[in-house]
Parts: sequence; C-alpha cells; structure tokens
Amino acid sequence: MSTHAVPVEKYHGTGNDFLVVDAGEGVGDRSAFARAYCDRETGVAADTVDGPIDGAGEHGDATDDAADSAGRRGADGVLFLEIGERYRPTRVVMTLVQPDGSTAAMCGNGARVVARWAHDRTGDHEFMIDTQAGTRRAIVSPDGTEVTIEMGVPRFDPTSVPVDRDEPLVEEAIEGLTVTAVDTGVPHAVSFLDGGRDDPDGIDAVDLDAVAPPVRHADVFPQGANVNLAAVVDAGGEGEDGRDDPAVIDQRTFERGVEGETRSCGTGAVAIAAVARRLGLIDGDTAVTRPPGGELRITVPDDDHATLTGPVAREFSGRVAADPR
Ligand SMILES: N[C@@H](CCC[C@H](N)C(=O)O)C(=O)O
Repeated sequence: MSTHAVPVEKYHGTGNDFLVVDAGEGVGDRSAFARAYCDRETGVAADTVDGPIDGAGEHGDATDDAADSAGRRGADGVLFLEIGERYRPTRVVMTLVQPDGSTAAMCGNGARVVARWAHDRTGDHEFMIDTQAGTRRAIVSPDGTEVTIEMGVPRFDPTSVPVDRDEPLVEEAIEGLTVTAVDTGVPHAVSFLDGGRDDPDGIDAVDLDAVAPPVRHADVFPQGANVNLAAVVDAGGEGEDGRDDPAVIDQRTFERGVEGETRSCGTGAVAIAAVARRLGLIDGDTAVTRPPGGELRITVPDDDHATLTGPVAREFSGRVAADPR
C-alpha cells in the first residue's frame, strides 16, 4: 500500500470543479482516489489538504461566478495530466476519472481546466490536449482567465452516440422526456422545454434528479448518457446592427459518472447548441448557454468543429495521501 503524499490543485470552469494531479505522481488506484476525494461530504476542501494552500482569487483570476462555485468540498472529477513540453504547441494527455470511479472519454470544462493548468505551468497560450475522444486544440486568453476548446464535430449517427437505433434519435419520447441524442465526445440526451430560468414553471421547476436517471440508464443508450434540459430564451440571429447575435439558452445537466446535476457541463453545452441548430430552434451558429455556474459561449458551424469558450478559475493547492484508505 502506497502512503506517499501527492500534490493536488483545484480548479473550476463555470462551477464544474476538478482536482488536478500530475500523472507521474504514482497514484496506484485512480478510481479509489477519485471516489474518495471527489465525495461532496467527505472529499477534499481547501482546509483538509496538507501543505501550501493558495486562496481562491489569489492569482487575480476569480470570476463573477466563483463566489458560488469555488470552495465546495469534493469535485466533479480528477484530471490526471501528463505534459509534453518538447512538442510545439505543448501537448497534454488528459484522463478524467469521475466520482463513481469511471473514466470519461472527453470533458469540455475539464479540457478548459487542463489548458489553464498547463498555461499556469508554462506561460504558453496554445495547447494540444490528447483525450480518448481525440486531440483538441485549446487557446488560453491573453490574461489567462478564459479558455476556448475546439470540440470536434457533433455527431448524431447512431453508431457514434451510441444509440440502439438504425437512424438518429431525434425528438423521441424516452422515459418521459422528448429527447435528441448527440455525441460531443461523450453521449448526450438533450430535451428542450418551454420555459427558461425566469419562468416559475420552466426549466428550474423540474426535479432533474428524479427525471434524469431513467433516461441516463435507458436501454436505447448502451453506454448510458448525460441528460440535459434546455430552454431557448433568445433565438439569436441578425441584430439591429446587422451582425449576428448569439442565441441564449438556459441549461441544466445531469452527468453520467457524477450521477447527479453539475453546475456546468461543456460537452452538454455543445450538445444543446448542436441540437438547437438541428431542430431549427436558433438562428445562426453561435449560442450562449447559461448553466447554473455561469455562461459558456459555443459555436456550431455546419460540418466543422464546434468551439467552447468560458472562464476558468484556480481555487487552491495542497497534498493528499496517494492511497486514501
Ligand atoms: N463535465 C464534463 C463531462 C464529463 C463526462 C461525462 N460525465 C460523461 O461521463 O460522459 C464536460 O464539461 O463536458
């Protein structure tokens, strides 16, 4: 049994929060590590780690949403990262282990955190991130507080999602929700509702922890699915100045692997924008989604890779036992 201490850092992207561990630190059982330290009641917090601790915002990177999103015990996953500085741009191999011990092929907000973590180490602003869903280019803003990820082309074909169908699953009744299925690196089910966050009977009136699990585990999704509720607040399109305004869409996501609602989901935001465009619910190919933890900007051009942009904040660092038992 290994008892050595491992340096950890905590970051969040619009409230989707992650512990970051250098893959070379020798964590033997990554699933057990993630299950223990991500736990929302008994997991890692700034005052439970040993060693040097930096306060949130110390680096001038606290975002407007940080007050709500920073400082929570536990996390939505552990990012094990291997940095390859001999490449140009610098490459980072990313592995996300989730609170249930499973590994996710892709994570949009996680990839944004990876780029910011790599920027904090190298000062670079461009990175290639190797995920199990493919290599993704990341750009960190000049002040380091915002990251854009190229997210690949959203795929609706049944083999890619995957769904147990011969044709794409579009606006089909699944376990009480009207669902469209899309792959944005991981499988997503997207259901559009009529009312947004400002509507007392809208998206926030839904008991997501009750309605999502039957869809997440439905037979039609052989690998399960993340479940998104969305509501178009503004369809966007040409503004008074002749330029395209982004659509505005309220978002809630129940995540596979977390097995609960998260404050934000990047692959979910791209999935929502892609489905909105496919269903003709928005004008143009840009959208702002509004999950509970902040705002994300998405582009979903036809037949080209989508992009995801939003803030990333660093919370604290310290050391934890490699073996949490
Ligand atoms: N929070 C992530 C998605 C992580 C993966 C997901 N839970 C799954 O298992 O498919 C994001 O920001 O994209």
